[in-house]
Amino acid sequence: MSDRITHHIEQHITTIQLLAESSHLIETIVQSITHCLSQNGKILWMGNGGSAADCQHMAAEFVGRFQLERKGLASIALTTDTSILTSVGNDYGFEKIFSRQIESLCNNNDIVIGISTSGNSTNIIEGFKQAKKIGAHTIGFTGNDGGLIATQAHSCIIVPSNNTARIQEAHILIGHIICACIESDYFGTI
Ligand SMILES: O=C(CO)[C@@H](O)[C@H](O)[C@H](O)[C@H](O)COP(=O)(O)O
Ligand SMILES: [Zn+2]
Repeated sequence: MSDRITHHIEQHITTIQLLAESSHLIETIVQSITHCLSQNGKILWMGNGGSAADCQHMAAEFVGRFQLERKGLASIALTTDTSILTSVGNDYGFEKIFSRQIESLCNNNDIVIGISTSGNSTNIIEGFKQAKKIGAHTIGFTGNDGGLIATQAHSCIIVPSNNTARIQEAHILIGHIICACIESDYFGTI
């Protein structure tokens, strides 16, 4: 294998191994999500670019299934409706694309999760401001130094890397771990 490919694989492994330090925080997030769902709350996801894809991926795990045959769990990716994204972006500004949807769809039983590798995407920060105004719980998945999001969200997992791709790969692993733990806690079989 060429050195450059080995380099990427090793970087990935190192980042993933460091995630073990966040296991307690991940456990706490699982508990908040399980509690939210048991109170008829829902999980709303926001992110840009690769993280927008992660939002859809995660909402699909909740509404469809992860590993278990069970009822659907309430979750919405705020990244998917092109009519909403273009009208709100065009009429109010790109920084409002999530906050406007949160204003319309979110209530105080819900959890809003923002995925941002830099931790500094303005539309996610605006989304968190709106979610907090409503009284919803907010969770960040970030990297680098956590950015502004780490100071805004009620809790935040900061992947210990400054490489966007490695951070995104870790975010997806964290999402899958959360799905597995929720299926086990909520339905008690895994
Ligand atoms: O997937 C990638 C790079 O791997 C890009 O599409 C990346 O997600 C975009 O540049 C985003 O706009 C970055 O936003 P953020 O993660 O800093 O919030
Ligand atoms: Zn990417």
